[in-house]
Amino acid sequence: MADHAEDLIDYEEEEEETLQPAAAQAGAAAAAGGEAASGTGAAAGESAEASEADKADGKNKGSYVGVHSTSFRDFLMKPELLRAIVDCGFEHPSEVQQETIPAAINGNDVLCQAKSGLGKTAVFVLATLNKITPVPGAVSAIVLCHTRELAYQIKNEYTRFSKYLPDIKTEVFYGGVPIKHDQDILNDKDKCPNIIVGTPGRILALVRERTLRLSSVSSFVIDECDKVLDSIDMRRDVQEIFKATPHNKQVLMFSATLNKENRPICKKFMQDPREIYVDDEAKLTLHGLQQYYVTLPEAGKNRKLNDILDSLEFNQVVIFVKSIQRAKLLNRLLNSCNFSSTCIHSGMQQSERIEIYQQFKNFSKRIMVATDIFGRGIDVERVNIVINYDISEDADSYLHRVGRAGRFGTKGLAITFVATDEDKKVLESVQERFEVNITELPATIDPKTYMTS
Ligand SMILES: Nc1ncnc2c1ncn2[C@@H]1O[C@H](COP(=O)(O)OP(=O)(O)OP(=O)(O)O)[C@@H](O)[C@H]1O
Repeated sequence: MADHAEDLIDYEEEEEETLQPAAAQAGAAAAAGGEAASGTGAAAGESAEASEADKADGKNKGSYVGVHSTSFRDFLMKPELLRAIVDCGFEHPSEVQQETIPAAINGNDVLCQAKSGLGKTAVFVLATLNKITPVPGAVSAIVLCHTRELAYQIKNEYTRFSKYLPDIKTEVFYGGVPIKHDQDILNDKDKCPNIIVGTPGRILALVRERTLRLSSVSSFVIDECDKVLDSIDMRRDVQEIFKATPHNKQVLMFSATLNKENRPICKKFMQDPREIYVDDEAKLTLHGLQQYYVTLPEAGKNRKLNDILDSLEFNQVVIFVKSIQRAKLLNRLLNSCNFSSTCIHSGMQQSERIEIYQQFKNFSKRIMVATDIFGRGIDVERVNIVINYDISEDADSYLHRVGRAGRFGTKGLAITFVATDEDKKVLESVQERFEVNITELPATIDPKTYMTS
C-alpha cells in the first residue's frame, strides 16, 4: 500500500518573508507585558444591535441576521434534524438559510453567495443530512473546501447536526496526516463514512488509488467555492473528483465572495442552479463590525499592536500576517510580552495545527497570530477583534479576514495597519468595492460598541 508519499499539494501558503528585525525589536522594547483584556473604561449607551430577546436567552446574537418570519420547522426536515437544531441553540433561520435551505432540500443545485458568518455551513450540512438514507459502505455526500482546519470544522458541524441520526457516519480526510489512516477507515465497511469532508488533494489521492469510490454520491458540495476553483491546481483536482461521481447528483456551492468571473466557472459543475448573489457589494459589509486603519511605518507595527492589545477590551483576537516566518516571530514576541498568544500557519505539523485551532476555539488562548489559512470560513464565536498586522493581498481576502469577527450578527472590530503605498491601495480598493468608510483608529473606542454584552 502506498505510504503518504503521494503527497499532496498543500494549497496553502507558498511565501516566505522575514519580519524586519527593526520592527521586532521596536515591539520588544515597547512590550509592557500583562494580559490583554484591560478596558478603556469609556462608557456609552447600549447598542441597539443585540435585541432584548437575544440578550434574554443569553445568545448574544445580532438582531439583523434576518427577518424571523420563518422557522426551521417550515423546512419539513427530518425530526431528528429539528431536534439537533434546537440543541444547537438555533432559534430562527438567518436570511440566507431562509432563502437557500428550501431550494437545497428540494434537490436543486444551489450557487450561493452570502455575507460571512451568517450560517452558510448549516445550509449544506442540513440539506445533505436531510437527503441521505445511509447505506453501509456507500459514500453519499462529498464536501470539499480549501483548508484542513475548515474541513475539520465542517466535519464537527456534521457531528453536531447528526446527533440523532446515529446511522449516518461522517469523516474528514486531508493531507499532512498518513493516508493509511484514511485507507483503514474506507476499507472497513463498518467504519466507511456516508459523508466525507476533505481537501481536494487528499480526496483525489484516495479516489485515484480506488480506496475511495464515489459511484453512490448524490450530493457534491464545495465550500469557499471561489477559492477552491480559483487555483488551477485545485480546480483540476476538483474536476477529477467530480468526474468520479455519478452524473445525476445535487451540487451545492457557497462563498461570501463570488464575483462575475467566478460564477460561470462554478456553474460548469451545475445543472440549472438556484443562484443567490449579493450583487450590491456594499451589502457584504457586516453591520456589527467597526473598521479602522492605522497609518504607521513597518518598524512601528509591534509597538502599536502592543498598545492596542493593552488598551482594548476583547474576548479573542485574530492577528493576520503575510508569511509563516512573520507569524512565528510575532507570536514569539507576544508570548515574550506575556500575552496569551498562539499561532497557526502551514509550516506546522498538521496534528499541531488542528490542536491549536481547537485550543483557540476552546478559549484556551486569547490571541491567534495567523496566516491566510485562517482567513476564510473559520468560525470562532468569541473572536471580536481582527487585526491586519499585514494587510491582505486583495479586497476579497480582506472581507473574509474581517468576517472572523462579528460572527452571526455579533459586534466586532477590525483594525488594519497601513505601512506602504501598496497597503493604501488595497485599503482603497476595499472601501470602493464594499462601499465602506474605513476611518482612522480613534484614540479611544467604547468597548460597548464592539463587545457584544
Ligand atoms: N440560525 C442560526 N441561529 C444561530 N446561530 C447560527 C445559525 N446559523 C448559523 N449559526 C452560527 O453562526 C456562526 C457562523 O456560521 P457559519 O460559519 O456557517 O457562517 P458562514 O456563512 O459559513 O461564514 P463564512 O463566510 O465566514 O464562512 C456559527 O457559529 C453557527 O453555528
